[in-house]
Amino acid sequence: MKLILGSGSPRRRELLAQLGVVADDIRPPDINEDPHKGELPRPYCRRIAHEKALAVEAAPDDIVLCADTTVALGRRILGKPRDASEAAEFLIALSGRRHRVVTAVVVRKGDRLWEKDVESIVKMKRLSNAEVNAYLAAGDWEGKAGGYAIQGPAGAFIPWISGSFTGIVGLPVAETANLLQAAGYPLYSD
Ligand SMILES: Cc1cn([C@H]2C[C@H](O)[C@@H](COP(=O)(O)OP(=O)(O)OP(=O)(O)O)O2)c(=O)[nH]c1=O
Repeated sequence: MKLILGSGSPRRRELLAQLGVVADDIRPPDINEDPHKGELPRPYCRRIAHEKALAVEAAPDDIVLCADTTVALGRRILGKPRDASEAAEFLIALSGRRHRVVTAVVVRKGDRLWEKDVESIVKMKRLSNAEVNAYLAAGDWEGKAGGYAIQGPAGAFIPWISGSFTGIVGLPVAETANLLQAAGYPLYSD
C-alpha cells in the first residue's frame, strides 16, 4: 500500500507533512478545470476534487489524496488567474469585502471514495492601488485561487477569517487526517 499525493501543489505537500505524512509518490492530475455553465462554487470545487482523484493512476490498494481550492465571491468562481491583469481584477473585486474559500478533499482507494469539503470566510481589507501593485509585482498571486495566498504577503490584507486556516491554504489538515484514517491509512500507528 502506497500513499499517492495527487497534487502538484507544494502547499499541499507541506500541509501533509504537518501531519507527519510523506507521500510515497506525487502524481499531479491533469484535468479540465473549467466550470460548467451556471455551476456554483461549492459543487464545482467538490466536482473538481472528485475528478482529480479519479484521474490519478494508482494500484488497487494504494491510497490517493487529492484536493481543490476555490475562491467564491457570491456565486462567482475565482480560479487561478491566467495573468497579472486577471489577478489584479480578482484583488480589486475582493477588496473591502468578505468572500468564501472552499477546499474539497478526496481520498480514494480502489473504487472507494471518502470526500469532505470545508468552507471558510475571509475578510479582505480595502486595498490601495499601492498595495495591489506591490503584491502583483511580487508575483505571489501566481497559481493561487483568487489571485492571493493568505500564508504569504497577502496575509497583511486579511484581518479576519472564520473557518479553517489550513483549508484556505489548500488542505484542511483536521479533515484530511479523518479521511486518511477512514481509508485505512495508519496515521497514528506503525
Ligand atoms: C486562497 C488560497 C489559495 N492557495 C492555493 C492553494 C492551491 O495550490 C491553489 C488552488 O489551486 P488548485 O487547483 O486547488 O490546486 P493546484 O492547481 O495548485 O494543485 P493540484 O491541482 O495539482 O492539487 O491556490 C494558497 O496557497 N493560499 C490561499 O490563501
